Amino acid sequence: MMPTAPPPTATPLFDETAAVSTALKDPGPHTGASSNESASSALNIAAIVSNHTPSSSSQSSTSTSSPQNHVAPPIVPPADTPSGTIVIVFGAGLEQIVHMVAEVLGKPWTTEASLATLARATDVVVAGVTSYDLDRSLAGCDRSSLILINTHCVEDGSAPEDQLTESCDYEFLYSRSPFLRRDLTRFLSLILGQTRPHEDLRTKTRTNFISTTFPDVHAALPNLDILSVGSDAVEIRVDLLVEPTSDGAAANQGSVPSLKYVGQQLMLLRQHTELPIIFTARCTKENGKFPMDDPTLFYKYLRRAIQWGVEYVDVELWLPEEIRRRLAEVKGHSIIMSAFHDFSGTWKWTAPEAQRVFTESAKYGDIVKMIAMVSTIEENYELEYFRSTIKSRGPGPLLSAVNMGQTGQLSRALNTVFSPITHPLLPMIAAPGQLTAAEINEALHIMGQLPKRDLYVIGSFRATPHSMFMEKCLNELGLPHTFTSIDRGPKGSMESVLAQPQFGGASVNPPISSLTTYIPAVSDAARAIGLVDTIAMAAPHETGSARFIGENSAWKGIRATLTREYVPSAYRGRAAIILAGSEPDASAAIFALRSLGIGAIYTVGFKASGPLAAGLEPFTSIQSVKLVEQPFVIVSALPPEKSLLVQPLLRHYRTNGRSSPPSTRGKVYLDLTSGPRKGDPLGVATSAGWTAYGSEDVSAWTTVETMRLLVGQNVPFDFVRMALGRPLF
Ligand SMILES: O=C1C[C@@](O)(C(=O)O)C[C@@H](O)[C@@H]1O
Repeated sequence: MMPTAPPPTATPLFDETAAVSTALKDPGPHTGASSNESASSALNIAAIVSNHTPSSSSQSSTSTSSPQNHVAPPIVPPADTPSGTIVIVFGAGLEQIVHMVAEVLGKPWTTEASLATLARATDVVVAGVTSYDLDRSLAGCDRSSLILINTHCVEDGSAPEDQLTESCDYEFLYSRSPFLRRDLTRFLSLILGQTRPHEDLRTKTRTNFISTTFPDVHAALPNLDILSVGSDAVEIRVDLLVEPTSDGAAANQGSVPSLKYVGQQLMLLRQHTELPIIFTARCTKENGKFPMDDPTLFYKYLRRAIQWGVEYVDVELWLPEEIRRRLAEVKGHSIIMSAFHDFSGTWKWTAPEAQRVFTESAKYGDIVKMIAMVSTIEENYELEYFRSTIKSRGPGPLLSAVNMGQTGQLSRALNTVFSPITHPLLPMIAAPGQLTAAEINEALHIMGQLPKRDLYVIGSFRATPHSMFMEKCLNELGLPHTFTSIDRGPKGSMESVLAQPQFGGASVNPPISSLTTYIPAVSDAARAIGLVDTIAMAAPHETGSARFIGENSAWKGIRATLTREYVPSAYRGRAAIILAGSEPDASAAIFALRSLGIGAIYTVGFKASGPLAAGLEPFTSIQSVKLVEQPFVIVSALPPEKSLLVQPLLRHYRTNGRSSPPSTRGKVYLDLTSGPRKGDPLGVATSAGWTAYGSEDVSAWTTVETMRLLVGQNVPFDFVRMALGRPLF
């Protein structure tokens, strides 16, 4: 009998459990508030404060009620900020990178203090040291509390000295592009363990990765967004990269690309995708091009991939145990994917050898990948039986196992863990029998494993383009479902939609109260926020008998936006100001900020009374402004007709003002107002030096999350942003 695939369930953008726990935590004593310079007379707080009536903005429904009756679930303390000093090694004249690291981390920086002194300090700081001075600075120094990151600008075509890289823990390769800041944030978040993409992916019902086969990543860039629809990660096949010769003319086919070239290619790929990267150097015996005569070559490349902060590193099982063990010891926050391929055609899933391969792989692998060439359909059933024996072993690494060749394609549909996929726009398939995401979904549908569902976008007429976009994604993914856009009609109409036998989920905009009786279960986050914006199919173990669960995607969209150019801990203990016409308009932002461990939150324009109200401090007069020395974040969820009222605050707390020490300069402005607005808060924020984001960014991230919740598939942010009509940069 064919195993039954469970319905797709919620897959968060990041480690949701930790973030939700943090958001639900009681706010600690306020920090960052002290009396300071006099407030600007241009501030018109009174005008904002005077109106506490619920807004009509699209953030919330007028029928939404404050969730006073809700009790916040139990509190789990948030993860700690890394302690120690981050030492940034930089080249002559490139000190700017030290400042940027400090900004992204929200920490002060220095280039003066001796490393020996800093190593003893308790607070985290960023210390810049030139590569020339590194050896001298390290002399007599306790390395255990230092994280050494070599930075190297590759624009002049140069590569770092091997010895320098090896004396550091990590290495950040960069070029001064519009992507630099984002790429740096991603790198730092990963190596410091602040974002853990695998924590999300390991619990997802199905995961896919696209095996790119480009000789040069440049060729992939124009199509990367469309290529990665339906993928949870992107594999770079380092062995297939073809490095041009020094005269730039002919390519040196057949030889190993240099670390310099690989580093540049990886940097380019990472700048152009938000998806985690899988770094693979496949050997000649396993359908790759890396020579096998010197296993230390693999160590060198894979160790470097870890230093470059790659999320997943493919380590082949044939490599000597010493190499596999050493890689596992130095893997930091990278995940090791152990890989075994057999092309003989005689390998058997039923033989004791298969169990032995798994056991050996599990020694150092977080994921065990096993792949064999087969010639009969029965071998797919044997693989499914093998899979079930591994499941019955209990906790251990995840198994990703498929068969190669056309006969093996069935197993590619049935595998649920990191299924390798291809795409018609790739120059070639990476292995015989590879399928696309759409082909896998179509196969699952035909086998009765992915029944058609009716999905809805419920809201106002403005939701139509949204549902058209989602419909396009369904086509691209080969999913059988339909998306229909419907207006929220008179009372009782939602109930009848939900009662339809084929009802398979909905995106609800404006959101509805989490107390709504016809939604049988709600997530912790939706309950605390008081609003449901997505109705997803529930995993039975999560909700008992309930078929659906009310979720909130908006807070994840807000959090993803806030952490694109600042690591999560940059927000810890810092002050925030939120302006809104009503509490429901602000609650997702409050929750997102709390999930980041924000300090004091000052509110303007509303008074909170729901489960998130504890610790919020209303700005009641112009005097209040004097209380806040320097907010790290300002969020405006004001109704469009009042949107310009945030502008004086943005100007007052401009980032170059006397109240902003240069070492902690970075600040974020998030504008959640949608619809025709008054004034130009984003323009004002940008010219006053804020890192500013509009509601389009949040809504694109929210759409990513909605698609994951509704259909269990990943549609990358850049694709959503592009498809929803605005240029990305
Ligand atoms: O290990 C795998 C799986 C694969 O070999 C396949 O069979 O699809 C393709 C490779 O690129 C990848 O590294």
